[in-house]
Amino acid sequence: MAYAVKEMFTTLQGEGAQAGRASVFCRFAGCNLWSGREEDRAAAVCRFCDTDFVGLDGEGGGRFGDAAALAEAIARTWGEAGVERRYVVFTGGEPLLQLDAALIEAVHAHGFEIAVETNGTIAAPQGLDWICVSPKAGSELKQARGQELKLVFPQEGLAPEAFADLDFTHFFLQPMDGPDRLRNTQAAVAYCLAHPRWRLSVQTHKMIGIP
Ligand SMILES: C[S@@+](CC[C@H](N)C(=O)[O-])C[C@H]1O[C@@H](n2cnc3c(N)ncnc32)[C@H](O)[C@@H]1O
Ligand SMILES: Nc1nc2[nH]cc(C(=O)O)c2c(=O)[nH]1
Ligand code: SF4
Ligand SMILES: [Mg+2]
Repeated sequence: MAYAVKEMFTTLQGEGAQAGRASVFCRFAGCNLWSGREEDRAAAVCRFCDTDFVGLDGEGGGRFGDAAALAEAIARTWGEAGVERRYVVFTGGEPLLQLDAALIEAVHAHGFEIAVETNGTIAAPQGLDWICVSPKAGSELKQARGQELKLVFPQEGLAPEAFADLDFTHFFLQPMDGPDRLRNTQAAVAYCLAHPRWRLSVQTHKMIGIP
C-alpha cells in the first residue's frame, strides 16, 4: 500500500522513557480524532494537539508508493550514523491508520528498532519494539498494553487511576502544553509525588529548540 507522510527528520526523542535517544521521526499525515483544521478543533475528540499533521508538505514528507520505498527513505534519513541502535519513531497524526506488517518488516530489514506513538484507539500490529500509548478523553482504548503509557495531563474525565493497572512497563504524565503549561506541570508534579508509580515526562525537545 501507499503511505502518506507529513514529514520525516532526525532528532532526539524528546518524551518518555526513551528521551534523549537518536531517532528518525516519521510523521504520518491524518488522524482519526481531529481533522487537523483549526476550524474543527473545538468540535474534535482530541482538542489539545500540538502538531501539524495535514498534507505531505513537510521536510522529508511525501507519498511513498510501497513499504520498501518508505523504509529506504527512513534509512537514508538516518544517514551515516551506522547500523547500530537504529531507531525510528512512527507518529502523526495517528500512525496506526497506516503502519502495517509490510512496513514493519521492511524497516526491520534495514536494522531499525521500531517505536510508535499512538492514541490507542486502533490495535497495534505485531512486531513493534516500543509501543507508547497516549489515551484521549472521549475515545475508546483498543491498545491497552505496551512499553509506556503517556497520559497528557490533566484531561477532564480521564483520571490516571483508570490506567494504572494496565499492562505497561512505564507510566508517565506529560503536562498538557498550551496556555496552562506551567499550571499543568505543577499539577503533574503533585500527582507524581502522591502516586509514585507515575513519572513526569517533560517535552524536552521544546526546551532545547529541536524538532
Ligand atoms: C501529536 S501526537 C501523535 C501520536 C498519536 N496521535 C497520539 O496522540 O499519541 C504525539 C504525542 O504528543 C502528545 N501531545 C499532543 N498534544 C500535546 C500537548 N498539547 N501537550 C502535551 N503533549 C501533547 C500526544 O499525547 C502524544 O503522546
Ligand atoms: N523530539 C521530539 N520528540 C517527540 N516525541 C514524540 C513526538 C511526537 O510528536 O510524536 C515528538 C516530537 O515531535 N519531537
Ligand atoms: S490523537 Fe494525537 S495526532 Fe490526533 S489530534 Fe490528538 S494528539 Fe494530535
Ligand atoms: Mg510532537
